[in-house]
Amino acid sequence: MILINGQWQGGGNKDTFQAAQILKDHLSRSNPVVTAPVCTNEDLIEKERIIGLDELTQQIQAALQILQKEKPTHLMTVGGGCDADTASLAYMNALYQGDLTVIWMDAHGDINSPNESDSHLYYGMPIRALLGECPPISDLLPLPLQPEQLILFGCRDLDQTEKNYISENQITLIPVLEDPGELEKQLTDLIQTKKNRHLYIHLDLDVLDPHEFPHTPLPAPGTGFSAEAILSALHSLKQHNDLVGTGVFEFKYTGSIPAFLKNALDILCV
Ligand SMILES: NC(=[NH2+])NCCC[C@H](N)C(=O)O
Repeated sequence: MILINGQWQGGGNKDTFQAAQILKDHLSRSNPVVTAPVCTNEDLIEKERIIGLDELTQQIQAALQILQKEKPTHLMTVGGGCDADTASLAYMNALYQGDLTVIWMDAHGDINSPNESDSHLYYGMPIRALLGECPPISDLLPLPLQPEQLILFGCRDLDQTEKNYISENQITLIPVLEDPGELEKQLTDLIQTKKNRHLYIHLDLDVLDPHEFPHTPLPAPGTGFSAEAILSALHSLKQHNDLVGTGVFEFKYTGSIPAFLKNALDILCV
């Protein structure tokens, strides 16, 4: 199943909402798609240290209801901001009863709690919500992830609070690597140590190098992965694992859909 989820409130601007509409048009030419309802009201109010909490809560509940009704065993979520698969990932984790490794490809950590976040924007918190530590959003989710299920991939712009949390909880992190052979080896070894039978890949487009792929609302400083390295990693991950869930987030439309993104969507369509 393909779920289009234009949730944008996490980043506080509608770039990613517009991108979801564009990607929906592109994908729905050759695939059936289901669209999650998204509020368009721009007056976002901060509650419990989360901007737009009311809208986010409504949308996450609505997306969960769709998934619990449709019961997909394989799911691609297309955002939207990088928090647009909160419901999807929680649903998949419950469906596979925690027997799921999650590779979170992102230049940012997305692992702040509401108290730690400087921005109070939910796009910096979705992993923490999935780990069960971002009330009241985590209270909506069926089964929390465990830190051991996670592989953070390509993070290069971490807040100090995120660095602390990652090291205290011994969360696995793969840095930006130049050598494709080394990358593939690290991924294979890490997935093996996790011992889970199913794989979920979350792709935030800002993991790419911003010189090569600037089409994202919050490009991170420093060198990111090349498009070639990401495509080859996605190919190999799909070939060697039971890939049940995927997601693509943080696209900013600047007049066309880049070839990289079309290719990534083809591979990640499970
Ligand atoms: N995937 C993203 N674009 N994440 C942005 C997070 C930025 C920052 N760390 C925050 O907590 O607000």
